Amino acid sequence: MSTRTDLELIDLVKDYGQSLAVAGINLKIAAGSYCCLLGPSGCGKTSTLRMIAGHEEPTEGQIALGGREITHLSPAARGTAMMFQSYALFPHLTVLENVAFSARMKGVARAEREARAHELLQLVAMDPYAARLPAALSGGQQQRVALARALMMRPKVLLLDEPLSALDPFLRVKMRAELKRWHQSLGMSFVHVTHSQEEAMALADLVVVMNHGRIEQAGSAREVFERPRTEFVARFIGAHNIIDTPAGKVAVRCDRLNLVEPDAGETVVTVAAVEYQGAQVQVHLMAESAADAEDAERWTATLSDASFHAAPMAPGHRVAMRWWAADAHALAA
Ligand SMILES: Nc1ncnc2c1ncn2[C@@H]1O[C@H](COP(=O)(O)OP(=O)(O)OP(=O)(O)O)[C@@H](O)[C@H]1O
Repeated sequence: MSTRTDLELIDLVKDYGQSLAVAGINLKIAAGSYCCLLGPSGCGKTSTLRMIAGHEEPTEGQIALGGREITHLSPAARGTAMMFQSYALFPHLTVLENVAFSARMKGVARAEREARAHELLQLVAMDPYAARLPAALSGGQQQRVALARALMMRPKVLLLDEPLSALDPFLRVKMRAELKRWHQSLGMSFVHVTHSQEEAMALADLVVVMNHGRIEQAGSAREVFERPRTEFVARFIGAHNIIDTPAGKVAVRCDRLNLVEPDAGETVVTVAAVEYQGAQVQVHLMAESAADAEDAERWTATLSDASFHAAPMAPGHRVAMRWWAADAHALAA
């Protein structure tokens, strides 16, 4: 049910002239949710985020926050705050001054803005660094300060543009957990742009998969993973096989594909490669009928180590692929 602080995108279009970045999308993000806009480079996710932030004027359509239309309001007047990819901290201001900056611009008295800035720095465990300059902080620390700064004006929605992409893989996983914790403790909506399906799965209540300026599917991580609506979503989310059947294309999860000795009349595939990964084994398969191995259709069966070792397979083995009807999801054309 709609609540007063839902964020709504209505028939939103961004046409830059030479490219139609966002081709008319409709989306409702429930208050307090963690939404990830997910998709490949150029699919329109950053343009969407920038329109929500007020940094880009929509060509058509509307944006509403809490039932109030904000489409043409200035970035500071709409109840959103943006945390940029580069963090964009002012290099000549201390951590405390960076966090207090927007309140200073609004004319909030010094004592009041500094008290709030300290409070936010405590939230992100950066208060001991209040007097430092940004150059004397690590990437992860700068990100925490950028978050505190974005929260200064008490936004209803926090917008995050690829917030983890500048971090090394170890820090990325650590900061991912922090983002989730902050989201839970702040209770506001987060809209987070990413091209990493792993990041979206780990964080989002609502995963929005975009392609060519359109929404291919919006749902919980589990819905999107267990029931991809289109071939694009199944391939982008990964760990799925796309299989042509007489009834049309279906998606079958790699861990739900079973390999058996072929019976007469069954389609036979060939084991192309076997990758041992410890707890599981990836068995890569290709169509036996393929004339050219480069162009062959390929599938993968992810087997537990126990089931693989009970009946080991090697490249060149001929097997049949089977799956339970409930594990095959028809894909929209
Ligand atoms: N200012 C601009 N002027 C013209 N075209 C633009 C502009 N900004 C983006 N585009 C184009 O609009 C399309 C969508 O871009 P957008 O940045 O929204 O995608 P994205 O999904 O965020 O991609 P990335 O992950 O690479 O940032 C692309 O084709 C891009 O080239």
